[in-house]
Amino acid sequence: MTSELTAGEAGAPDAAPAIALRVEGLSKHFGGAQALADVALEVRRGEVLGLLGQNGSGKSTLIKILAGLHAPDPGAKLTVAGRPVALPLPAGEFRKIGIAFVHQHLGLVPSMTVLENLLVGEHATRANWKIGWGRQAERARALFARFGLSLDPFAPVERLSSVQRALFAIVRAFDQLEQTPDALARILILDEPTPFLPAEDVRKLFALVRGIVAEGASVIFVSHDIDEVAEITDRITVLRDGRVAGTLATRGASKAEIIRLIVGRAVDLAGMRAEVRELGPEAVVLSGLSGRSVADLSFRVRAGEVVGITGLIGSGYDDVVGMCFGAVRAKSGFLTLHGAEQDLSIATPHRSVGLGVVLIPGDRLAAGIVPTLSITDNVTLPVLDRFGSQARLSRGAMRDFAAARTEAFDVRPRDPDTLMSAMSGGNQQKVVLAKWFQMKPRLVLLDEPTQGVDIGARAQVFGEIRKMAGEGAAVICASSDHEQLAAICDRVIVLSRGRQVAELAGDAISKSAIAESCYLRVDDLANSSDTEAAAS
Ligand SMILES: Nc1ncnc2c1ncn2[C@@H]1O[C@H](COP(=O)(O)OP(=O)(O)OP(=O)(O)O)[C@@H](O)[C@H]1O
Repeated sequence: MTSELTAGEAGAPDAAPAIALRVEGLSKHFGGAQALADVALEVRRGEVLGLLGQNGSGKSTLIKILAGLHAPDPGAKLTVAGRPVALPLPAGEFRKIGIAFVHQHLGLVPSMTVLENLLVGEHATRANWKIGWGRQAERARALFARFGLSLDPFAPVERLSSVQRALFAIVRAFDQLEQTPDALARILILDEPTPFLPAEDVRKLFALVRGIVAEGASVIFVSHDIDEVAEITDRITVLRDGRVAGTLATRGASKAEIIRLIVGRAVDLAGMRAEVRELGPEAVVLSGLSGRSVADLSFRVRAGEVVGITGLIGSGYDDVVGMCFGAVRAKSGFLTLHGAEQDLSIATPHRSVGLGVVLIPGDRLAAGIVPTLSITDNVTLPVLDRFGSQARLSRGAMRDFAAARTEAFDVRPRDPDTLMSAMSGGNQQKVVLAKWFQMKPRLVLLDEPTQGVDIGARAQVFGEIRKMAGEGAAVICASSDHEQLAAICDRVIVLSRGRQVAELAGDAISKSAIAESCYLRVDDLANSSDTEAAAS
């Protein structure tokens, strides 16, 4: 490591030093808690560095220090392209240095257009702003075309699918780097912007990232997806409990080795596949669901069964659970749960909850967590009546209950008085799961349930999902994380262009079989049934 550090300083700044960014002695306390302890890492010019670590290991804290959102403890050193940069960074300084971010929540303003969002960074740095909208729209179109994105610059961001938003946010960050030509370096930090993107789009994104680093820029890629990290990064730095657990070259490192570095112990991935169980009677009948990109989808789910819904971006798989819950208006369709029929064109979340349906959305902020309240208040919110009347709630019992739930879901920190806003993203997601899984629902709708949840806790969440099914709930899980679907599902339904193109069950379910089925097209099915018809 020491010799690498010297190599970066050998070149004059103008000769494009080999080390784009280096931090040394970086520590950060929040009150008595140490989020980072003497962290040293470096990002080379023209490389993709993976930044990995369990929930709460300190990744976001490190990134927020680079964004000027947190001041580190005194004594930390930051060097960008060979030049020392004073810490803490003043607000907005990262732009001048040449760092651009895509955070977990993307930082887009949904009510504004794509073009307005693209220009927002430039608005912030220029005093007299006169926008030639026509010219800027042309520039935007050229930018999108370069990255293979078909986006209308004048479309409001709220009309984009969640995946389009993620891709747009990344392209916008690249653009910000290109729009600051006198910056010291060009460093793009991708902080889990695309959890579980379907393979097709991950490939596009990776091609884009590769193109950028080939031009001499650098990328820090934060992710919990080890396969993605193994594919896209050149080196990996792993944080554990706020310290650097190790840095290794990606090529030659095995998945097991990376996991061991992250978790501090081996995790048995092969053992994650769900065991085959006896299922209960038919619990759910979904018939003729249409709306958004979904066209006339029907399927049944038995009590105790976990059914996965997946497909590529735009296939409609991610619209299904929202419509089943009434959170997204369906054009038509009926959902019958244990004999009670709901017209999904007029369903509401309130009515669904009354029928025993819960929806756990991928976006934890939309999942009803209140950041300003504690773990206890968040976990007990849906079941407050168990702890007395509104006038006299038993705080002690609520706290004990929350403590047991946080233990079961390995939430860190364990203290149930911790405010949600002081927790890492992955730990917030564990609280969301702990909160909704206790409702004893009859139908559980999951939308990317382990988004942002680290590899160590995933197995626990999978276990909880199976346990709920074991208690008789029907579960529908929309996800593009094929490894997750293979681990928890009894059956996986694959959509293409809003229609079912494949159904895998039992032993036929595997990560690669699901991925392959996602490439089936409705037209392929039509052709094969034509062939079958001709043959018979
Ligand atoms: N504003 C804050 N106040 C108090 N503690 C905080 C604050 N922000 C982070 N922490 C604590 O610092 C530690 C590191 O959190 P951080 O968000 O950096 O983790 P992370 O590696 O990004 O996790 P995740 O993968 O879940 O996003 C955690 O223990 C967290 O509770």
